[in-house]
Amino acid sequence: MDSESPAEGSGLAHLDDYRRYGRQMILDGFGLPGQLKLQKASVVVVGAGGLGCPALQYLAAAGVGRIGIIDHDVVELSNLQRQILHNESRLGMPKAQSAATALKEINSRIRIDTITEALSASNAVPLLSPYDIILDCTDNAPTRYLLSDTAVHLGKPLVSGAAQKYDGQLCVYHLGDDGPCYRCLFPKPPAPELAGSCAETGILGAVTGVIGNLQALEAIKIITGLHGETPSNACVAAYSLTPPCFFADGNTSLLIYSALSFPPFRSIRLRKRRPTCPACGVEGQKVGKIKGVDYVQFCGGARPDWETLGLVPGIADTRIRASELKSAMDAKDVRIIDVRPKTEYGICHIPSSIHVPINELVADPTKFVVPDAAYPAETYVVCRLGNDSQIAASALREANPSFVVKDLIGGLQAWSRDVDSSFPIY
Ligand SMILES: Nc1ncnc2c1ncn2[C@@H]1O[C@H](COP(=O)(O)OP(=O)(O)OP(=O)(O)O)[C@@H](O)[C@H]1O
Ligand SMILES: [Zn+2]
Repeated sequence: MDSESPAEGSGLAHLDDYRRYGRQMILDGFGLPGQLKLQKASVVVVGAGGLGCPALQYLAAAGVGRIGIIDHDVVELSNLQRQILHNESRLGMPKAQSAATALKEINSRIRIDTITEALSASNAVPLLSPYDIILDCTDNAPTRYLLSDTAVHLGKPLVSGAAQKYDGQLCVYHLGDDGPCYRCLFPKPPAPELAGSCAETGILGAVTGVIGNLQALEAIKIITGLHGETPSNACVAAYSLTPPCFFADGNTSLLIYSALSFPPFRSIRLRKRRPTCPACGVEGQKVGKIKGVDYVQFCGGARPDWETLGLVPGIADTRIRASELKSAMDAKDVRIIDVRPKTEYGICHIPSSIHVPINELVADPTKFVVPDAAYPAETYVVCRLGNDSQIAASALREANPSFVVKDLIGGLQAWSRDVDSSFPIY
């Protein structure tokens, strides 16, 4: 598609764009200025899953000039029921790349940045700072806090969505001078056992579609300045044009969607920014109090899928990720101690590992830290999920502080996910 701009600088970049975006440009309050704002705007979507796919689809179709997609995961068959930008031919492809491919087919004119790494405390600021608006389309509490804190730090609005089972939530955080942040609303994280993933709790695909679309809509409203508009009564009744997150006086609200309830949409009016909030409040002085927070620990730790996301600000040098352990094994001779019970070791194990059940190891760790020419210099402790191995590794260190020992983050489940997909998960 090729066409010249009719009026360079003052109009849309291409003549065809008038036809492409005409249906939205003729709306009252939108017009050419609205489309030009979209053309100049940049939005980053973190998570190209159930929420991210519909959000990305509408942002790209509407003509947002620059879109960033951040996701470290790859497309799986169980994603296709709701993650509508991916398809069967792209199974195994990084989600960010698959989503970018789909978006280019919708709109080849916009710039799309593809980031195939997990957002973590160490990369959040450089990855998010090029964009005007951040969309939280992720599914875990540590990333939600990290995104909120980074949005506050960078002074950007955060359009946050969540969906589980038949229900969803939508809220715009840190907007304007007094919009609250995620921490203002949720100073304490949910208990880890309540923060299940879609794989654990289930999700109806169309529910993520509702919330993801609304996230795109909120971003478009912020960019074009439509969020301050007072809806007419007819619009309020029809819901579709009612700003779900803002009342006419500008106060933020939390939209709750429950597909099986009547009415399915409810809004809860939110207070303004909390002065005592450690992130955005006056006393917190813009994330001052929570600098260097370990997001996984703050959210209760323990979930192996969180630990491997790399959300901790630099992991302790007493721990190792599955991919790093594989590199160490390839490069040199290492000792791997598997501390699971005998039956579990019998189900599957890393071939070169030795088996010492945790009880035996903890009962007398000195037996395993004796300098022995037969042992390689480095020892790694593994278990199923990465909890017992931490206990075992610290017992070994206590027995001999100069002993080099690390535990495998996320355990053998992480090994299966990140290194050897043929290793059974049970
Ligand atoms: N810290 C992070 N950085 C980048 N992407 C993230 C981060 N945390 C979560 N995500 C991504 O957010 C998306 C959430 O989407 P969703 O819950 O629909 O998918 P899922 O994790 O693939 O699903 P399931 O729970 O069924 O396995 C996932 O693609 C996940 O990889
Ligand atoms: Zn706050």
